[in-house]
Amino acid sequence: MSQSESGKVVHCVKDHFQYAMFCLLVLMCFGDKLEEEKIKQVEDGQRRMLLSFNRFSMLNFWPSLTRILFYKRWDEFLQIRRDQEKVLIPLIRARKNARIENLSKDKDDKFGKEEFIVSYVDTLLDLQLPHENRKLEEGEIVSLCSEFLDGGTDTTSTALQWIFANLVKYPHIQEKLFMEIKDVVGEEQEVKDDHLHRMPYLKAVILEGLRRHPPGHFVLPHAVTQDTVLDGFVVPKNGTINFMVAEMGRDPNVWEDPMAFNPERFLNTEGGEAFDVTGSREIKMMPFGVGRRICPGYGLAMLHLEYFVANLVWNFKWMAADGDEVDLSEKQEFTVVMKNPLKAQISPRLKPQNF
Ligand code: HEM
Repeated sequence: MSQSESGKVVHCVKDHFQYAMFCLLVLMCFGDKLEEEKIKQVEDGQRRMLLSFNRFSMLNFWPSLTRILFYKRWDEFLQIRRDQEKVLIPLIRARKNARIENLSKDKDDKFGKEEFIVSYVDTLLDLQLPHENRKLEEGEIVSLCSEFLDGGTDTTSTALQWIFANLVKYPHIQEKLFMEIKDVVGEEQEVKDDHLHRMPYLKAVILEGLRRHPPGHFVLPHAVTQDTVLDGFVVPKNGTINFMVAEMGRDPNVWEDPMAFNPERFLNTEGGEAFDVTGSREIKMMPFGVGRRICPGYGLAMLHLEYFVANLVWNFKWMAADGDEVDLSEKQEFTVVMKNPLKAQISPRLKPQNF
């Protein structure tokens, strides 16, 4: 938080968005509301691993050789992994015990029994690997939880920040969105899941955010399964390929005035089928990838984006800081983020006594 020239409070929202997404994913992963201290420990382990991601990636290249040539880097990697396990394994075991306890409670005792919400770890504990006829080991569960937390935090919080940057830069879009929410939600303070399905403009704003500012400008590396000719070039079997996600969404042959932020382009005025972000009919953009390796979290990500954008616009008015132009320049971090993070004046829209 800081103050603008006129003394108004200005919020730099980047870290708040990131922390909110992380806490939500930790809750979904382990099923319990953890103490802030514990969440910080989980976050610290994830950050340390992510920050060294590029330095550690090369250890995959030829492990028997890199183990000798880069032994210090291996030691560092193994230490971070051990620290991560030290934090995550007790949470996984606690979940195992909680499930046993819940099962042993009298099934007919409806009043004594607390509602047990299935978490990501629960699904992993139940999983039976069909080809190997075994359950997952603890180390494998740690890796999958780690992937879940990393895959969903920076991607969604970055998308959220880009969308709000545009809502601040273009107040008429924010106002139109607010009016749509008002029509659907009426007097309620919270926009709920079932409201979201009746908000086509909200969906259009989010799709436009993902088209214009995809959090990843490339997908994960893929490999061709056989020698393949692409545009006259031969890619040999197992050769790595990737896709220029950002360029696709900004292609002037596909999109009219592609650099403009114009959610209307996603509004289905002729009553045809809604835009398909998974690319199963045609591929005009692919912020989540497409096909067999499409992001497994895309449905969840769309839900989180719709829920957060709708509630944050319904409850607060977002304005540019005095004399501050929202700058849409980009910078590559784990995702492609705002080079100058969004700063906004945020004021409550609805007075509590209205509810
Ligand atoms: C706006 C948010 C998100 C965006 C833009 C996004 C984008 C992507 C992309 C482009 C890929 C690579 C696809 C490919 O290689 O073809 C990917 C993979 C992945 N995503 Fe997401 N993602 C988002 C949110 C999430 C969430 C919420 C989760 C889970 C909680 C998640 C988990 C994963 C995982 C585990 C992979 C790796 C899948 C694999 O190895 O095949 N993502 N995501």
